[in-house]
Amino acid sequence: MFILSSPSGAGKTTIARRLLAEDGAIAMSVSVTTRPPRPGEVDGKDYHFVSEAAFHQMVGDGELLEWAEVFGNHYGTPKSHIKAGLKDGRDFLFDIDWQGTQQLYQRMEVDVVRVFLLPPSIAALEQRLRCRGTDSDAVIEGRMARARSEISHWDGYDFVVVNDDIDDCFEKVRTILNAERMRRARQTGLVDFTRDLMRP
Ligand SMILES: Nc1nc2c(ncn2[C@@H]2O[C@H](COP(=O)(O)OP(=O)(O)O)[C@@H](O)[C@H]2O)c(=O)[nH]1
Ligand SMILES: Nc1ncnc2c1ncn2[C@@H]1O[C@H](COP(=O)(O)OP(=O)(O)O)[C@@H](O)[C@H]1O
Repeated sequence: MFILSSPSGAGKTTIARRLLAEDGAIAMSVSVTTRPPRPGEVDGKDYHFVSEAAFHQMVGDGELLEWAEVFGNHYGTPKSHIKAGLKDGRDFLFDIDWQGTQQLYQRMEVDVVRVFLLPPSIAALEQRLRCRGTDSDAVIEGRMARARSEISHWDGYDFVVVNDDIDDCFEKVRTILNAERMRRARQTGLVDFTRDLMRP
């Protein structure tokens, strides 16, 4: 479970899309949210867009692995798809906030890798939110006001990467993913493989 978090606008979505395009072995964990879709967002691909009532029903039925309120909307990770995939040895990419990261880490500690992206400066963060062109001035002000408190959670992550140059940031994130895959504990089949190698 490979988690990417950052203050809004620091580049999670951009890095996540590129990782999914270039690494065939990782799949996106598609969250449910009560936030309305942005132009260009596709239901079932970017998020599952649901009503408040449907969201609370999922919470009540224990269908979410974690959930949190962010910017006045609810977000959560549906459990069934992820559990089945993990069982088959698949990797999942999560674009979730620090609250969800804490919950996933408490539940499945050794299966989780936590990466936090930072903007090179506060001015760059605001400029990126404005350039993205998806939010009103009021929404951008809200996201900027929250950015400082989100940044304060940097120390709850295993890795911190500053997203200054996008290509450089992407390579660093990809390096983390590949290195974590090589951890002995994550490589299934090593016992048999080494036994074969050592056979006289
Ligand atoms: N805990 C939790 N956070 C989520 C989930 N899905 C998205 N988020 C976070 O909610 C925040 C707002 O996401 P979004 O509205 O897409 O705006 P963004 O910040 O521009 O990506 C981001 O910090 C996401 O990482 C989820 O399933 N659980
Ligand atoms: N390293 C970068 N340099 C310049 N612009 C960037 C960089 N990374 C992302 N962006 C742009 O900043 C905006 C916010 O990025 P996005 O990936 O949507 O952030 P998040 O998902 O963290 O809210 C987008 O318009 C994106 O193209």
